[in-house]
Amino acid sequence: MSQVYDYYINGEWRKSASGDTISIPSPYMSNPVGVVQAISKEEIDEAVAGAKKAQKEWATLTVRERGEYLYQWIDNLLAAKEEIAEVIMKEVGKAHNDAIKEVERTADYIRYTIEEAYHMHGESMMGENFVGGSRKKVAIVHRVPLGVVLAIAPFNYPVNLSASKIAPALISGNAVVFKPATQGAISGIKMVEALHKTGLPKGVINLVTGRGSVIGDYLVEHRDINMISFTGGSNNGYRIAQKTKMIPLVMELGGKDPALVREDAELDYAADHIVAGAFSYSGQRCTAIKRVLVHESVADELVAKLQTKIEKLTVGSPEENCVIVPLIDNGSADFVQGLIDDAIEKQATLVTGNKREGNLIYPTLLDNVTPDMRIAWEEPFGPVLPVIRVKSDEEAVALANESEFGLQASIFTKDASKAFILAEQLETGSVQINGRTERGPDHFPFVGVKSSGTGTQGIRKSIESMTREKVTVLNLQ
Ligand SMILES: NC(=O)C1=CN([C@@H]2O[C@H](COP(=O)(O)OP(=O)(O)OC[C@H]3O[C@@H](n4cnc5c(N)ncnc54)[C@H](OP(=O)(O)O)[C@@H]3O)[C@@H](O)[C@H]2O)C=CC1
Ligand SMILES: O=C(O)[C@H](O)COP(=O)(O)O
Repeated sequence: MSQVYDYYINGEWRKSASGDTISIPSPYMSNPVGVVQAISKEEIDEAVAGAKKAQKEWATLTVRERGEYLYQWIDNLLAAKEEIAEVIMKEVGKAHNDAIKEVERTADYIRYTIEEAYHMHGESMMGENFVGGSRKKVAIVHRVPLGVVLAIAPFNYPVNLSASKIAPALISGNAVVFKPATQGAISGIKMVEALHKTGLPKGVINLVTGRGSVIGDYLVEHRDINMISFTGGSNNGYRIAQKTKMIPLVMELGGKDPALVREDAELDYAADHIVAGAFSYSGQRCTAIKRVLVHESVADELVAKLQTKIEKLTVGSPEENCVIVPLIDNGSADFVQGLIDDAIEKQATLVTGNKREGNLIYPTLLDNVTPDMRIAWEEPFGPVLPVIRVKSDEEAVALANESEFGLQASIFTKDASKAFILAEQLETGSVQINGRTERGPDHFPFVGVKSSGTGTQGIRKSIESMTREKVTVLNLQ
């Protein structure tokens, strides 16, 4: 019998009155990981109303009082590290060591968030600086919470990406309605259990479980939601943006991050970064390197190096800490296989891979990929890397920018000036010079443009996105 998990509202764990539940399969085990509640619209209303009410009181606490709860949350997370990591591993198929690192990274994230909030200050402005203004007018500007933040998280970092929305929301005086990915919900529940144990006031954090396709629209259109922080696929991001009205949105969506490899690049170094960037957690990272744009004069050499390194990647079970693990579900594996098949049909060169056992796809390298192939443009979220050969920097930049996505890009070169010039031209949130694409360190701004998102995350930026400026003007008599 699978363990049944409750949802969390107003400080209580509850079963849905509807009796509806969802069984959560594992990407690699035959038994389900557990069963979660499929909650109703009435229960969502109750969660949002509870959050709205609790937020008023929560916002009156000092930042240091709120910080004490969050410090306790860190202690509870670390005390339950093994248990939470095991759930992450079983639920989303993440290698055990990476699951442990995810919990530790989350603790570090929350700690930095608390400390950042302690050191954020407002400002005062004198009226005299503007034409005709006077020194007798003084503005005091500080930040206040937005109210109820809706945090919607994806499956691939079910604890870290959830906490990176919840912690900045809470420290700055918001209440939270948290909707985890269904595949990832039990990891989210474990994380909220650690928060519940801090004695956080009732209603400040609420966890609602249910399929996004069923309750998603109702949640995002809810009139008492004041801000949405969403991480997930671009289609869902666009849908949410169309449905919401006049509330701030931060969206971190899909990516097709290119690695530009110039003729002068240190190829061994570049290949190491590209392989780590493209294949960790089987490429199920928004920031994974998802295409290589390499100068044709060094392409043969780079592809040979990539092949050697890719063929050394461990493939198999998350319990054995393999790099290449089964994808989140069969549908995702079918999608990745479809991209590989399309490319091979259109004469891409299969360098290695294209082997499949159920939802386990072996790491696959495709060379001589051309713009008519789907893999040149679509995000696989799986372990397949296309190599596109280019004749010049200009061609690389043009191909990079032709993508609908704009999350990150890497440039590998020994010429720092050239790297800066190219970085300026790339239409992405971030550019990594001589490094793989990645979100961390987590206090750096994390930005997606075009179909990769809107708004900025990163600890200070996340706090800013969940607060607004409040201006009080003192008119001296
Ligand atoms: N840029 C970034 O920082 C990141 C981007 N991503 C992107 O996310 C995708 C993979 O993650 P995945 O979890 O599959 O993404 P999804 O978009 O499928 O799901 C993300 C979240 O949205 C929910 N959801 C689904 N439908 C709706 C809806 N109509 N309204 C509101 N919420 C909804 C999901 O719930 P449910 O699970 O119940 O369907 C889940 O909680 C990739 O495209 C990846 O690039 C992932 C991580 C980071
Ligand atoms: O969800 C993702 O893919 C992350 O936001 C990327 O994080 P990472 O670069 O630390 O893996």
